[in-house]
Amino acid sequence: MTENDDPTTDPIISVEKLVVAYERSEETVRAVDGIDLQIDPGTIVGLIGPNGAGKTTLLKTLLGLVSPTGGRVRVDGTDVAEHPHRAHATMAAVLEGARSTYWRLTVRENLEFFSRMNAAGRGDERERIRAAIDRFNLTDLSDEVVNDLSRGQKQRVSLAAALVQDPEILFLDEPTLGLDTEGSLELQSSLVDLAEQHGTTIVLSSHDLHAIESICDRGIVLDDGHVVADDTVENLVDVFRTEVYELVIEGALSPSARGEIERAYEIVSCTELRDRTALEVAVPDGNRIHDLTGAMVAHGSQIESVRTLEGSLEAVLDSLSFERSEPLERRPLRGAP
Ligand SMILES: Nc1ncnc2c1ncn2[C@@H]1O[C@H](COP(=O)(O)OP(=O)(O)OP(=O)(O)O)[C@@H](O)[C@H]1O
Repeated sequence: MTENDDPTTDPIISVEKLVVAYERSEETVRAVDGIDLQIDPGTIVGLIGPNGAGKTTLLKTLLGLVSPTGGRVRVDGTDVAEHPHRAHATMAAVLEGARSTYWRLTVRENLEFFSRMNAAGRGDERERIRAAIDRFNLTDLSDEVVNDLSRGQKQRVSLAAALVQDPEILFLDEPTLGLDTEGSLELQSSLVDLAEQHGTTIVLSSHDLHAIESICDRGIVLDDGHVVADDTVENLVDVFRTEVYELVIEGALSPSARGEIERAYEIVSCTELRDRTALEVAVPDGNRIHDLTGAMVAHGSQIESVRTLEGSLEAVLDSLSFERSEPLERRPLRGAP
C-alpha cells in the first residue's frame, strides 16, 4: 500500500511547519527545521538519514516526548502538545537506548502491565498477550526476568510490550539494532503483518537500509533537520538505479559541453576538483548514456570515468552525504521540497 492509494483517506499523522530547537551552551541547534508531513493510516514509513539528521527528534516530537519550538503535530486529529493523554491512547513506541520495559519484572508480567495500562477494555487481553508471546518467540522466556535476557531478547520483549497495547500507530527507533539476522527478518515480517492485517501505521527510523527497503512503503530522507526526499522506497531507489551517472572529466566543463548536456539531460551536481570535474547527470533512459558521452567528447571533454550510481538506498544516502556542502534542492528526487 502507498500513501496515494486512496486519496480520500485522512492522514493519521499530520505535521505542519515543525521546528524543534535545542539550546546548547553557545548555540541553538535546529534538530527539526521546518518539516511538513502527512502520513496515511496503515502505511509503513521509514525515516532515513545520516547521524544527527533529526530522525530521533522527529520521532520523539510525534510522540509528544519533545515539545515543538514551532509548528504542530496532530495524531488522529488530536494536537499532541495540547492533549498528550488523548494522543498517547493511540500510540506505542520502542525507542532506542530507552528502557521501554521493567527489567525486574518477568516477560509475562511486563506484557500484562502494558496491556492493562494502555489497552484496558480493548478486546481479549489474554489473547493479545498470547499472540505477542507467539509472534516474538517468547514462549520459553515468558517467566524469565527481563534483566537476565540478552540484548536481542530484551528488544523482542520491548516490541511485544508495544504490541499488547494494540496501538493504532507504532513508532520504532532503530528496531533491528541488537537483533541477529534471523531476529531482524522475523521482526520485519511481524511489522508487515501488523500493517496489513491490523492497519497499524508504523513509523520507524533505521540505519538498516535493507530493512527499510524490504518493508517500508515510503521513505523520508532527512538531513540537517530538513526533508530532502520523500517518496515510495521503490522510486527513491529507481532514481539512482536507472537514471543517474557519475562522470569524471579532465579539467573544467566547457560552456559548450555544459550547454549540450543541459539540452537533453539534467546536471544534478557539478563539482570542480583540482584538475578534474565530477558531474552527476540524470539520464532519462539508460541507453542514452552513450549519446551523452559522445556529445561531451564532441565538445572537447576528456572523460576519465563513468559509473552508474548503485540502485540502493545506501547509494541515495552516500550521494546525499557527498553533497552535504552543496544545496540539497538540486537533488532530482521526486517529492523533495
Ligand atoms: N537533548 C538534546 N540536546 C541538545 N542537542 C540535541 C539533543 N538531542 C539531539 N540533539 C542534536 O540535534 C540534532 C539531531 O539529533 P537526532 O538525535 O534527532 O538525530 P538522528 O538523525 O536521530 O541521529 P542518529 O542517527 O545519530 O541517532 C543533532 O545535532 C544532535 O546533536
